[in-house]
Formats: sequence, C-alpha cells, structure tokens
Amino acid sequence: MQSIIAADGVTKTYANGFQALKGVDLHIRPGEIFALLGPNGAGKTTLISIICGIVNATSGTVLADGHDISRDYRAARSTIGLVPQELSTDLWETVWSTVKFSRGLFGKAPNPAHLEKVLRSLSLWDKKDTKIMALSGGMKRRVMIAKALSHEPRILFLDEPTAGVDVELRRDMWEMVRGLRASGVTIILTTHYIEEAEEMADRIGVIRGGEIILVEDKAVLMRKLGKKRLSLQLQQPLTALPADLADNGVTLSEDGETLTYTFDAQGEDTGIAGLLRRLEAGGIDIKDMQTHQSSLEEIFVELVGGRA
Ligand SMILES: Nc1ncnc2c1ncn2[C@@H]1O[C@H](COP(=O)(O)OP(=O)(O)OP(=O)(O)O)[C@@H](O)[C@H]1O
Repeated sequence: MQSIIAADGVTKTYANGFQALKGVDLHIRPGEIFALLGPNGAGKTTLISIICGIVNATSGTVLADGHDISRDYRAARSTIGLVPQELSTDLWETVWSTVKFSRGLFGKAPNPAHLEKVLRSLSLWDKKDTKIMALSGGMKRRVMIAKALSHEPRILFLDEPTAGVDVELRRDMWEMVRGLRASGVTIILTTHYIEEAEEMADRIGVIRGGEIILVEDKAVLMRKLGKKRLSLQLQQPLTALPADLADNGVTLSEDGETLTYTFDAQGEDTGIAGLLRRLEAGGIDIKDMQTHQSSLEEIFVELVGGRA
C-alpha cells in the first residue's frame, strides 16, 4: 500500500544549533487515524510543521500524497489540512467568511455546498453568521477544524486537538474525527492524552528526543507490551507470604488479604495454573480474583519514562 505521507530521514537543527529531529522516518497509511505520542519537547510540532511545509527540514524528504513538500509545495500543501494548537483566526470575522477565505487561500474555486457540509458536520451551521469572538471555546476549536477542511484536504493534522477541553467536548471531537475518517480523510493527531490515542488511533507512533522510537498497531502494541496482573482475594488473611510464592514474584498486600501476581499475557506459560496449584497445596483458599491488563498509559510511561 502506498503511503499517503512518507517522511524519510528527516532532521531539523534550529538556528540556535538545537537538533529537534534526528532522522525521522514515518509512513502514514491512507485512511488511518495515526496518533503521535510524545512528552513535551519531543519534536511533535516540529515534525508536523515540516510535513505541512511551515518549517524547512535540515535534511530528508517528505512526500504528501506523492508530492514533495519542498519541490512541489503548493500541490503537497493543498492535500493537507492543519489544525494548529493555538487559535489563529480573525475574531471579528463570521464563521462563514472565515471558512470561505481559507478555501480561497488554496486557490480553490468557491464551493458553498462543501462548506455547508463541513459546517453541518461540525454542528456549526447555525453559527455561520456569528462572529468568531462570540463563540464558546469549543466552537472556536471546531471553526479551526472547519477552516482546515475548507479546501477538501485528504489528510488532516490535528495538533493537540483536545488540550484543555472538557470531557464531553473531547468525546464530541472524537466522534467527529471518526466521522471524518469514515468520509475518507486520513488523520494524524498529536496528543498528550494517552486515553485519546487508546480510544481513537489505529496506529501509534512514539517520539522521544527527536527520534521515533516505536510505530505499531495499537492493538498489537497493547498485546505485545501489555502485562496482566492477577489479584487474588483470600478467604483468610495471611500474616506472611509463603517463601515459594515470593520466589515466583507474588506479593502480599499490607492487610494480608490480597495476593498479586504479574504475568506476561503473551507468554507460553503464564504460570497461573502452577500458582493456583501451589495455593491449593498450601491450603490457601481464594474468595475472588480479577485480572487487569496494562493500559496504554502504563505502557507509555514505561517506554518514555515520562520524559523527553
Ligand atoms: N524555533 C525554535 N528554535 C529553537 N528550538 C526550538 C524551536 N522550536 C522548537 N524548538 C525546540 O525543539 C524541541 C522540540 O519542540 P517541539 O515543539 O517540536 O516539541 P513538541 O513535542 O511539540 O512539544 P509539546 O508537546 O510541548 O508541544 C524543543 O526542545 C523545543 O524547545
């Protein structure tokens, strides 16, 4: 399958000598939702800005829908819609003139029907004659998305789409992004919210210190790196952990009522059967048990150590 975005060997050294990207290869598949995760300062915005032609790479190549972003800038850029982190629009304009103007910037012929469709899909149609300044924060963000979609891009970049928005609006945004994907738009989003990547993404890339350290299908990532934890609630509290259990990595809660065992869910032998046999042989009765799968958040913290 041909990549809709192909970034190869991209480096960026800023004027002050700081190297923000150290040779990034990133290939995005048509029609996917790709989440780029990384701690503050990892290089997410720099990478997006290069792909969108806002910042020049120091070396490397970027193709957007087959067009080279530096040699064939206009064609490449017109395939991309970018929703930046910050609100950047004229607050005194109406919603309608804002999206109409954005479309014009890309040299596209007017298409009121498309703009109406975009505004309706973002629940902004009844606000089309309202000045941006009179909209709520959530609506302003949606206007930024409408602007980015005004020229019918095939690729949409969302830089921290839900930073600082409430939970309800975040869920609305997710719904909307899924709707966009269903209409054939490829979506790349950066996020600090692991929950967002877990909820939305087909694939996840992790960037740290200017390097992509991992790209994986979300489901595979969660399976591969996910550890499972088995908690066993005991009929009778134990005063001490039997040595053979401790040797197998089992821990006992302070109140003596719960045993915890961590295992590799993908392993050939999880060790659970053996553990249960040992408990039975030791006369330890179980009242209840649960397993817990590591969340993407736990996986992420393990990967990046929470730092750039
Ligand atoms: N114009 C610039 N000049 C020098 N250094 C810069 C410039 N822009 C960004 N940087 C540095 O490059 C690194 C990557 O920044 P970037 O904004 O790409 O990170 P990010 O992953 O988007 O971070 P955040 O999650 O905080 O938005 C940071 O250390 C930043 O200080």
